[in-house]
Amino acid sequence: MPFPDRARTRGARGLYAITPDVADTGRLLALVEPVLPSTAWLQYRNKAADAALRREQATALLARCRAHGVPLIVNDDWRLAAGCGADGAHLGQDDGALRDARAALGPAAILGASCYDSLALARAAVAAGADYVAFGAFFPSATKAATRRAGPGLLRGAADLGVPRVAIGGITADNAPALIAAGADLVAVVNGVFGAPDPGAAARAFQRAFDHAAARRDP
Ligand SMILES: Cc1ncc(COP(=O)(O)OP(=O)(O)O)c(N)n1
Ligand SMILES: Cc1nc(C(=O)O)sc1CCOP(=O)(O)O
Ligand SMILES: [Mg+2]
Repeated sequence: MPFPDRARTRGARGLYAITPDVADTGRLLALVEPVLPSTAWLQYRNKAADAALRREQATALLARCRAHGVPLIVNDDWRLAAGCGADGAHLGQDDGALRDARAALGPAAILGASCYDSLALARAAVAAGADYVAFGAFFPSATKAATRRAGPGLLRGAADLGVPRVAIGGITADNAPALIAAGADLVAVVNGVFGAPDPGAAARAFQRAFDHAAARRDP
């Protein structure tokens, strides 16, 4: 298994926008476009599409992400990530082994792991080659009825893992500052961005939350 080259994730910070389930690819691209200037990463997540539509949408998003220099991470399916040339994959507990994804995608791919409310899962994920660890859900989510609840102490406890810590679940620009203060390097968001009347403005509000936190840290 190639050892992960974590150069691309070192210092990663900001919004990690995740796409909503949208069947029309043109509409999906129109939703995502205004968000791209203000997001650190984009995740393609569609739990309703069939394999052909997911391939079409991942490929179309990748072209827009490349134009903005934003890494595209594919949810659930490292084979799709490999097939369309995306920058990485995000795997939950039922989405296959990180080691298999790393072997297929190579050392430069960005591999993320869902760790829910568990520091032990996070340690195991890093040992298996994850480039970032995600904890959640921090708040009730309109997107997914998450059964496990994470608290800010988990973000503090993961400080020594040496990889970016991602927070997910019901995050808005209003509740993000507390998570950033607790150590979240990225906040992963579906509804707080794409459910907003103006997704571009919502993405900018997240960016401001990170800017304010940095200004408080290094005045
Ligand atoms: C950044 C990030 N964190 C967590 C998840 C959730 O992954 P998973 O538990 O596999 O659930 P689904 O997203 O597949 O419903 C994620 N996608 N992204
Ligand atoms: C996909 C997902 N995973 C979660 C976890 O806790 O692992 S919460 C979640 C939904 C995130 O969407 P929203 O920003 O709309 O709440
Ligand atoms: Mg999954």
